[in-house]
Amino acid sequence: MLRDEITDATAAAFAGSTVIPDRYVWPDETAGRGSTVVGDEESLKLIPVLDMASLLDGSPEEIAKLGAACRDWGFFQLRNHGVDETVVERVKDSTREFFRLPLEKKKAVGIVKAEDGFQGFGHHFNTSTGKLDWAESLLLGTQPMGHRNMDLWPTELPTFRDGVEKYSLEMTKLKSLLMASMAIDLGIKPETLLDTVQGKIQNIVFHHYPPCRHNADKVIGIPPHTDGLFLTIVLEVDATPGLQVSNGGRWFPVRPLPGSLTVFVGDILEVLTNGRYKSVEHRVLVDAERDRTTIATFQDACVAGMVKPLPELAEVARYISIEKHDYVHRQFQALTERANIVDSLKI
Ligand SMILES: O=C(O)CCC(=O)C(=O)O
Ligand SMILES: [Fe+2]
Repeated sequence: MLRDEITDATAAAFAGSTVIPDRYVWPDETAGRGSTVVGDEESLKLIPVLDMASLLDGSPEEIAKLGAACRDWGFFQLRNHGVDETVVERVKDSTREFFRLPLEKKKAVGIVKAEDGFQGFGHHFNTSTGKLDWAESLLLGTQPMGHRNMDLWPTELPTFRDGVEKYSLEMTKLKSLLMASMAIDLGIKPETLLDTVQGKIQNIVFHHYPPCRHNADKVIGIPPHTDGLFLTIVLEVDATPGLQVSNGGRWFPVRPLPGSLTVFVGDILEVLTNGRYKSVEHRVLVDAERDRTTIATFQDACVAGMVKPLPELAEVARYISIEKHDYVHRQFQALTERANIVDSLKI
């Protein structure tokens, strides 16, 4: 079982029991507690923040900043993102409403196995440690149409479906605009990069990390991981901190920046760019007092059915070429074993 259901006992623990069930208590090592956490002030000074309006203007300084963020961090915060504010507010409202539903209503759209993994409401991936994340999530395939399982799109809430549909289209647009700027930085034709995502899958995952009043330092929202697809764009529904990114062996707390989005380089983007861009390890800690709710949009990509460096960027290929199908298989394996898939592809 790669994903667990949210049970009544889980819901009771999330709701504030003083005793944390053992499956939610993570060893320090797998939770990444062994590494230094950088202070808020230093983190704020160093974490890259980009301006979408300047990228769209073609500002060479901003494009250089984007390149540096993708190379040195594999991550950035994005302000002036240009996504329709009404669409953002509506998808945030729908997400809050969904997680407020009684458990049995959420379980009506519970996890089901899909051709390429899982969709629906439940826990994150369950790894070989057997431990569970302190979070409930709803994973929906959103693009292309054939990837959707409409049985899992809640009908309980009148605006949910329309809100997610519109947000999904906005994310498709924004991803393409970001890729056009990345292509300039990489010195390749925009179409070369855009072709890799054409018709590929987009998933949207809604996460809710309940507060953990008594033992927030024993549980984990999401353990250290890199994102397995091409690019991830995260919208924070509230201003609760918790996200940390790894750089130089230290954890940098990412302060929520109202009105911004957070962008992660995924493993496939690292491979496609032949290692110029780096996928970033990150984790989510749980707050003792406040809920954290986020909406993560994942974009998939491949090069003519393969995960491999783009020929334009591979004078000397630093990663093996692998069929997309085999990549997905390896990725499940890596997730289960908590191994790093990108390392296993390096030549
Ligand atoms: O909720 C967040 O801030 C990050 C989510 C995330 O890392 C993921 O879904 O892979
Ligand atoms: Fe992630």
